[in-house]
Amino acid sequence: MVKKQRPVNLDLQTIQFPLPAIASILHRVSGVIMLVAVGILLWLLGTSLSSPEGFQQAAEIMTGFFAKFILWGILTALAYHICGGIRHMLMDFGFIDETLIVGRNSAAASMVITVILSILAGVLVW
Ligand code: HEM
Repeated sequence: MVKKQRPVNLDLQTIQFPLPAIASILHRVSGVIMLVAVGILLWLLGTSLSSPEGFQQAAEIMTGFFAKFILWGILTALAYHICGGIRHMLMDFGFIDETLIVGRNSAAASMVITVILSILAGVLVW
């Protein structure tokens, strides 16, 4: 028999993602940011190693606010990706349970640790 009062909610603005879902999306986004970051950082390394002038140029680039902001963003993405990655691996190896409550708490923990590391990255960069 077909249940008549099935929950129907197609208003996407009222659908709330659970915290583990947000953590998962952010993990993928941070991975893609890092993929782009590898290119930027290798270019910067190549420039700095090309010649004494190249080193000077790279050092100069890194004095600008925009460049520092990009570097801070890369470090924040790296921090989140590592926290989320370790969380995933702990789950995969069975060290932490894959229940809703543990998933929610570990997602929250990885986000809090990322915020702390992001602040430290800001202190390091500026
Ligand atoms: C430059 C370095 C890295 C890049 C470019 C990178 C990139 C990515 C990307 C794009 C994904 C998403 C794959 C998907 O969702 O289909 C991913 C997933 C993953 N990364 Fe990384 N990653 C890097 C470093 C790391 C490190 C250092 C760790 C260890 C903590 C790590 C752990 C993981 C894990 C466990 C997953 C799978 C998560 C899942 O099952 O959904 N990654 N990575």
